[in-house]
Amino acid sequence: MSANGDVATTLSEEAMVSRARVISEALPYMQRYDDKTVVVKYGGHAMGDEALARAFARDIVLLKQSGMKPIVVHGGGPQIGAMLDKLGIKSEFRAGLRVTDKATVEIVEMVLAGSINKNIVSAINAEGGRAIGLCGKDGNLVVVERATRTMRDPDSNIERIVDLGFVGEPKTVNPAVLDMVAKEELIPVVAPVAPGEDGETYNVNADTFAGAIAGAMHATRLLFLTDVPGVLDKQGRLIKELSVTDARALIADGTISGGMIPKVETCIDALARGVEGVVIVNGKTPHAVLLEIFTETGAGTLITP
Ligand SMILES: Nc1ncnc2c1ncn2[C@@H]1O[C@H](COP(=O)(O)OP(=O)(O)O)[C@@H](O)[C@H]1O
Ligand SMILES: CC(=O)N[C@@H](CCC(=O)OP(=O)(O)O)C(=O)O
Repeated sequence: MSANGDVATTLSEEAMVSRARVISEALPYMQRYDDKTVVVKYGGHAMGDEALARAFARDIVLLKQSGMKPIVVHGGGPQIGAMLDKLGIKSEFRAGLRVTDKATVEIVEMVLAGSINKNIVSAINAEGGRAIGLCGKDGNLVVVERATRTMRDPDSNIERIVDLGFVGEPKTVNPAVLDMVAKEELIPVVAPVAPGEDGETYNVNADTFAGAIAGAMHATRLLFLTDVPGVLDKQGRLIKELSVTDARALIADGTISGGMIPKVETCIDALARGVEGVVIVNGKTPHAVLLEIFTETGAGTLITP
């Protein structure tokens, strides 16, 4: 064999050993999370191209195959916005939540519980998993109450109650539905649309929805997949670890704003309910879920009690 051939063989062996090492390094994490519930919140901004969606679906199937109980809760804010635009329906956010009238909630349900939910289910099934699409209405999985928020009027500086319309806040979660799904070895994919006790349909912020499910299911991990590397400081640098106290201060001084507010508030709430690890990561990084679950360093922002 030529000298070149020898080098190629050696390199190939090295590459194989390195590959085996990576696979082997996953063992402690497989053991740590065996039979544990991991809730993955898949944000609308993290739903990129087809290749990224396939990588996400593959990661979820791998978690399931490794003995974990993954629960996917998805959003779809940008996709709802695009559909409302197409239909000429104006949409406005207050305190990070979409003001939702009767016409809007119909579109929200169609986009979230319809197309997005079924696309994720299909993607997981295409990778060899068995996913089932649900929303809060199925088996009364999540029942909500009308959300209320107060905001300071910038002109008068007076706090006012904001009417958000059909926006819900989880009131009860029925773990029996998800337990049954897990018993059948199915992967639940849940859309944040839910009934109120008044029988109306409500639009729920997907982060809040994921947090309620993670709390009720005593999840070990809650991952938020979004379109930024994690929580960023005022200079736009990634904050790798953030305590609850610091997170509150960053919300108060405006460093954390918009859609990051419900995300961080949900993290704080989930920690208080006993969820062990809460992380915000960039879903635009292929295989972000695997990197977070199966490596020590992970990526993104870890929120600590
Ligand atoms: N301090 C911050 N660090 C990171 N992102 C922030 C911060 N403050 C506000 N944001 C905004 O929050 C967005 C993520 O929330 P959101 O748009 O609701 O995403 P998703 O659709 O993934 O739930 C980011 O794209 C960013 O624009
Ligand atoms: C009340 C409220 O704001 N609901 C959200 C639900 C979707 C969502 O939260 O999607 P992301 O996770 O992609 O942001 C909305 O209408 O946009």
